[in-house]
Amino acid sequence: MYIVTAQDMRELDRQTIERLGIPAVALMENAGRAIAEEIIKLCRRRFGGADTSAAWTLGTSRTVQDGGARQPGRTEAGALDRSPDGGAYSPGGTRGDGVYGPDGTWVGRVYGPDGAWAGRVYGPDGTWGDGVYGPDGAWAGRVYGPDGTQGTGGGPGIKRPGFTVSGDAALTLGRAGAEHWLVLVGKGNNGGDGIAAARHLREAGIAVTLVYAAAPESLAGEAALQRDAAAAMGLPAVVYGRDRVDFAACSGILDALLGTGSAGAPRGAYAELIAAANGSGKPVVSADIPSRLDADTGQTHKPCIHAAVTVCLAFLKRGLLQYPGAGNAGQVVVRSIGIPAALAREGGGPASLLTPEVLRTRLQGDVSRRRSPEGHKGTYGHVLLAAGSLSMSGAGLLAARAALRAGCGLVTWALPSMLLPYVIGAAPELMLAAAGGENGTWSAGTAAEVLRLSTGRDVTAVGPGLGRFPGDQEWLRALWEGIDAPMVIDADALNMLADSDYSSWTSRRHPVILTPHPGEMARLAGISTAEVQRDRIGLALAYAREHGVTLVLKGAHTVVATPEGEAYVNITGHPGMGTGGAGDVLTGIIAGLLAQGLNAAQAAAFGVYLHGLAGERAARQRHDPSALIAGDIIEAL
Ligand SMILES: NC(=O)C1=CN([C@@H]2O[C@H](COP(=O)(O)OP(=O)(O)OC[C@H]3O[C@@H](n4cnc5c(N)ncnc54)[C@H](O)[C@@H]3O)[C@@H](O)[C@H]2O)[C@@H](O)CC1
Ligand SMILES: Nc1ncnc2c1ncn2[C@@H]1O[C@H](COP(=O)(O)OP(=O)(O)O)[C@@H](O)[C@H]1O
Ligand SMILES: [K+]
Repeated sequence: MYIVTAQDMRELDRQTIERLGIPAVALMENAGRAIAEEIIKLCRRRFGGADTSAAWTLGTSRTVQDGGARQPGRTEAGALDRSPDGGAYSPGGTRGDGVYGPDGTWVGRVYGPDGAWAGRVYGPDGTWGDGVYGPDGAWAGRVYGPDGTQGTGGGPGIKRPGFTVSGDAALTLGRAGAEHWLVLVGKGNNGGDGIAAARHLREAGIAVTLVYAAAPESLAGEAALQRDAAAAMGLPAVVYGRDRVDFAACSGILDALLGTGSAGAPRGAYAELIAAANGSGKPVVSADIPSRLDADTGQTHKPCIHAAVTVCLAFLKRGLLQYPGAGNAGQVVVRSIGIPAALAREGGGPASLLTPEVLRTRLQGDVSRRRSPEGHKGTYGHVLLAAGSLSMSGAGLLAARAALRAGCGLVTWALPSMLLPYVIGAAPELMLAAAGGENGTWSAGTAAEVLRLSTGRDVTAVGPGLGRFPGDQEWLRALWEGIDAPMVIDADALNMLADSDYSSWTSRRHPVILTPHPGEMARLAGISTAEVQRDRIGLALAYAREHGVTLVLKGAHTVVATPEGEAYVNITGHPGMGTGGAGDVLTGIIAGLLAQGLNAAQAAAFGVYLHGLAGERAARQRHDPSALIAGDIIEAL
């Protein structure tokens, strides 16, 4: 899934209209329809799936919200988690609101082991069976009767008729009469999207009122066309400031005030409408982005809409992934509006959301972690790790163990000789090498020994728990210039880099991966941590390109940027991973993957993805993310 800036979006929009000849209003129509469909889905969820025209597909979306590893509102393809409330479960455990027959039409409601109605459920052959089938006819899970036992259905012989007629289920809502949505309309194209959505909602039987932020006459182009169509349909409309707007009487609000064309703090009526919507207590669905979120950086102007759902149009906007904006967006749904992804690829390829598919296709990495039947420890690479000191030996141990768990064949951990007796046996799988002072600290003179140890090793990782020491910049320079293999640089080794003019060092033949957290990134870039967080994707891209490194900017939604100007944003993981040593584990994972032959971008991206996934799994095992410690992540790899 591509991630774009507002400027990218304008260019893609232009190309679709000019090169493909698709009229702008067609894109707006598609946008309006997609937004209306998502509002209808939201209404169904509010009914608890009891809407009779529900048209949900089993197991198509995942909301990570159970097992402690809570990620507010994140959904993605692929069913993994079991929903905590009753209902019909797919094999992956997500809950569907309905049951589908083999031809894809909705058949009935199914309830979980907590009792209640277990519905009519048909097998692919049309007989009433004991399972639940998805629209593609594949079995999707077992069905339980009111007593909690597995149902066997009505047995064979009850055939459903072979002839069915179905309608536009995605734009139908059985209990539409209970809904009244206010559509807040700005005067740009975002407002036009909102009006188009309002027409579809009205068609679904949902009452809508358009609330114009500016005089309707000020709308232009496609938005004006939408205004006229809505008026011709007799959609009720009020103008904010002139007419009364009753937020208390509505059941939901569509925010179509400001999109990617807006700038600065919301002005006048816009600010008042945003504040009123936020204060209404009603669910807000945002068209494209929450109004006055910066689409590129994720910065929020005051006030900024707090959405329950954001229906992002065409491609994911950068700002929806970066905090604080990501916290305003609620559940983000990206809907296609007819702009071909090929156009985005042509433009050099913007950033991507890090998914298994992107890892496989865009990064062309083997994410199977498969072992060759004839493989041996030599097949999977050897990591040299220079890490740990008297007060931070654990950092080295965590990184070393994580590299092994990531699947590399061998790990040699170089550390100050004084510590050797204490770490012997801590992880019997490791090889240990003395490369430091008797007092448990590193010294400039150890560079020669690390260089010697690196010979024949597939990757060298430096930094976790290293500490600072006199001459450390020259120490790192010697490794940078002398190690003939990829390097991962983390923690204090990043601070050494930050204090050096490393662009003047001899350039390396092999790649370097830097893994800073925002504080370390601030030192590297010579700016404040707040500035780093202001536009993480933009900064990571610029830094990686300028310095010719692969950069892993850690923190919520870690960004991986390559020297070639690609960026990947990860959404696995959770705030429970903000715990000492979690970053050391990541360094070990990335080094372990590099050793197995992944290139720098693949190892960094797959490492970050796996690290987050393991963090989620570990939190589930602990039943509480806040109880997570770094070692748990290693065990969950
Ligand atoms: N491919 C695309 O780019 C498509 C974009 N569409 C929609 O169009 C939106 C972008 O439309 P526009 O470029 O017209 O821009 P917007 O609709 O985001 O806003 C521009 C309007 O808001 C006003 N404005 C800007 N900043 C303001 C502020 N701080 N306070 C108050 N008013 C402000 C401007 O004067 C202008 O009239 C997207 O977010 C999306 O919703 C869709 O129509 C479909 C196609
Ligand atoms: N809110 C969060 N969501 C997802 N991942 C997080 C979050 N907070 C921290 N992490 C991850 O945990 C790790 C912490 O690394 P770091 O700050 O270097 O810790 P340490 O130096 O103690 O090892 C990083 O990989 C980071 O991305
Ligand atoms: K909006």
